[in-house]
Amino acid sequence: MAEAPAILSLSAAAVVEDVLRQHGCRLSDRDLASRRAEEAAARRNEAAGWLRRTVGAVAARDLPEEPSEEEFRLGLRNGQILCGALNRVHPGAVPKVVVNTAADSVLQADGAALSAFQYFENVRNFLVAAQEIGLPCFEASDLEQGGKSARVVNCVLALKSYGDWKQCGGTGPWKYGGNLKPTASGKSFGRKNSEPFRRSQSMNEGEVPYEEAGFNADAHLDSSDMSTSRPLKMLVSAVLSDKRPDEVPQLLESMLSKLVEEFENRLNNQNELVKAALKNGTDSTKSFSKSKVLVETTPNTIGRKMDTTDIYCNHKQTKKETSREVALKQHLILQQQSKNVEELKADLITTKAGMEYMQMKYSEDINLLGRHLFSLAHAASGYHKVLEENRKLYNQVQDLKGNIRVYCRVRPFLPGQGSPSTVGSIDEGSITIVTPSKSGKEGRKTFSFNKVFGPSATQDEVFLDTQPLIRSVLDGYNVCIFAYGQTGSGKTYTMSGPKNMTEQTQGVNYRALGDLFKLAEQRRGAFIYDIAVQMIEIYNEQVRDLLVTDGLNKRLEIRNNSQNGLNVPDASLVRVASTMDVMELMNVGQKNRAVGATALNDRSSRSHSCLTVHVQGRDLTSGTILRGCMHLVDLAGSERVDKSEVTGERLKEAQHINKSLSALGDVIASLAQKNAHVPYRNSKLTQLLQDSLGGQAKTLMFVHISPESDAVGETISTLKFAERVSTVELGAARLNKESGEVRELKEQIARLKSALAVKDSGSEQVMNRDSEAFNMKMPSPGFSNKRQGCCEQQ
Ligand SMILES: Nc1ncnc2c1ncn2[C@@H]1O[C@H](COP(=O)(O)OP(=O)(O)OP(=O)(O)O)[C@@H](O)[C@H]1O
Repeated sequence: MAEAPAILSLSAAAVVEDVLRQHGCRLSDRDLASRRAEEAAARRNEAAGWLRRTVGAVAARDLPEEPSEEEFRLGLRNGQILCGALNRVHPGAVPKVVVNTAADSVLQADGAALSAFQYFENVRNFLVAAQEIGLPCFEASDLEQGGKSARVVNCVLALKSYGDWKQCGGTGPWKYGGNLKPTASGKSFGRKNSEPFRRSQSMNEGEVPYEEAGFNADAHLDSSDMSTSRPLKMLVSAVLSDKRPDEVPQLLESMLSKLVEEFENRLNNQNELVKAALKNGTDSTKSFSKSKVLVETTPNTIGRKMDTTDIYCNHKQTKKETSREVALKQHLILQQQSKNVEELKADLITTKAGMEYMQMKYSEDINLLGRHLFSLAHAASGYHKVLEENRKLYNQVQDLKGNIRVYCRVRPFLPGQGSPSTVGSIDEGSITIVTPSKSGKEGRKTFSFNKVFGPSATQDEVFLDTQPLIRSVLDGYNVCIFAYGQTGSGKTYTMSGPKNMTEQTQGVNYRALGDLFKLAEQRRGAFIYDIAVQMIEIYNEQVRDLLVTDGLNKRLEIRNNSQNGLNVPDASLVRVASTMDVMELMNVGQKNRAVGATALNDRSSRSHSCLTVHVQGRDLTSGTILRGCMHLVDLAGSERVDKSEVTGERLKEAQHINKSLSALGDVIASLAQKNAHVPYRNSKLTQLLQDSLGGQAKTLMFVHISPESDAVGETISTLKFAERVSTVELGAARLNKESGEVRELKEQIARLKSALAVKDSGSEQVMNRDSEAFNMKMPSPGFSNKRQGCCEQQ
């Protein structure tokens, strides 16, 4: 598009020259005009000669051999010769020719008007047919006076050329001046009347080329100047040089209107060419190529033709190149997109395969995990069965060791106290007391217990036998631990510890609770435990709550078989989560406890205190609820009334104490002897502990004695009480009797342990959750020793 102005500029000069030629405006070379006239006459004669030869005389008239321009025009005016010649060359081209049989009315002034329509009919039909063939046309008015006969000559000569081409066989496209023969559709590529005739390539040998022939001899100048066309200004100057000043405006006006008309025509032609070329696609491209060949092979072709062809060529070429570029780009984009699509497809396939592999692996893993879980569940189920079995066996062993166990502990001499001691000798299960006789001869009395702890026994050693029973509490069994003995014999020391307590001197209470929480924590994966405590005091056969904080120490009722399983339902029940919690509560209880000074011990308790720990455990696997409780009882002093030198209220207290201790002895003795009737209701103490005495409950009694010789009477009486409730003799007899069962149980334990070891290998993780299970696989020395001790006792 940027080139358009240049093209138009070149065309403008050429068009001016054309117009000057067509309108007879002479250039400065006047000789040129006469030469042109000669050349035009020669061409006219040629046309007339060919018409004469082709058509002959028409209406008894014939064209002169060398007609003047006027004669030529008048001879062809009625169109009969033209139509006849055309029909000869191309039969049927003009189907209907109006024949004027009369004398040439053209020459008659009066008849001219009458025949004009007929002339027009013929001429028009000729022009239509000629245009269809592709001949250069002229205007009907060119046959009138003042018309351009040269254009008629051109048309006739073109018809002649066409006729020659047909005579030669009509092979190949007929063309003249770069124009193709019209297509079947009748569309013409020929120029309109403004297009000067160009010599056909099929021009006969010897014929004078059109350009050289004369009429447009100045076209040579045109063609040679096409690329270096003279400036428009020079042309105009040349035209106007010999004109008078008064003629110039009119001449210029005429020239300009002609120029405008010419430009319009050429633009129209060019538009038609472009449109046709676009519509005909391949054909037009071929046509273009041929046209180009023609141009190349006819270097003398008129410049304007080259102009048009080149413009068309450039335009087409540019368009073609642009199209090619666009097509190339589109092709590249398409290729890239195809490549991307292929890559995406490949990625998709890879991803799909990856997903399928992942799915397969996932499925395999799930199956594997499922199988593993199944085996773990199976192992866990077996493990729980084993645990259950173990629990039963464990407590059976505790039973065999005796549900009632009595231990004797000898307090060391206190600071300021001197020997001799009443304790003659101590071995593991017996103590011998030296008793003075009236005759001065020493007597010795031996008492047997489950174990005897001498003055040097540590708190840890004393607790050792108690420890296994803590596990029984968590397994749902009840346990009672008593501290029995005369005032000042060390009951509180054993149960709680000294005033200034250290970790080593902690008593049974703290150690038992410490173990309880530790075991509960170890079983967290299998059980959930709720632990709560009550602290009760029995003073003068009255039950009081030691955990009250409001100072109202009201009397409480003991109700066995209460709904919530508590024998003293109205007493404070405080939930605890650690040993520390319990210690704080015990301090509260200790402060609330009734303490009275006596001659024997300034800390002497005149009441029984009972710390009860309630344990409720839920088996997470089976949902089973296990309930157990542990009573830690610090009994009041057991000394005889007459020795305590008390009277009045103190005497009353002592009597209640003795009565309740006696009732406790009766109950334990009844249980030990497996009597049908157990007198629980004889005291508040035995009523309170009813659920934890007898049956599968375990009872531990620590009997304390003082070593001082002046307390030997109390010591003997205490030991006699203790021996009465001791089941050692009875237990030993029963153990002997049941030795066969014990052996069988031992074998069962061994079998279970080996079975458990096998399951352990498949369920290591589950087993490791519970350190008890670990203990079962690798029995602790304590447990092992106990079992061995038990067997040894057999
Ligand atoms: N095994 C022991 N080792 C060292 N000191 C002890 C031992 N047993 C008791 N004692 C000390 O003996 C004194 C009396 O002990 P404790 O108060 O425990 O007797 P008790 O029987 O509880 O008396 P009460 O019946 O009056 O409460 C305390 O000072 C205590 O520290």
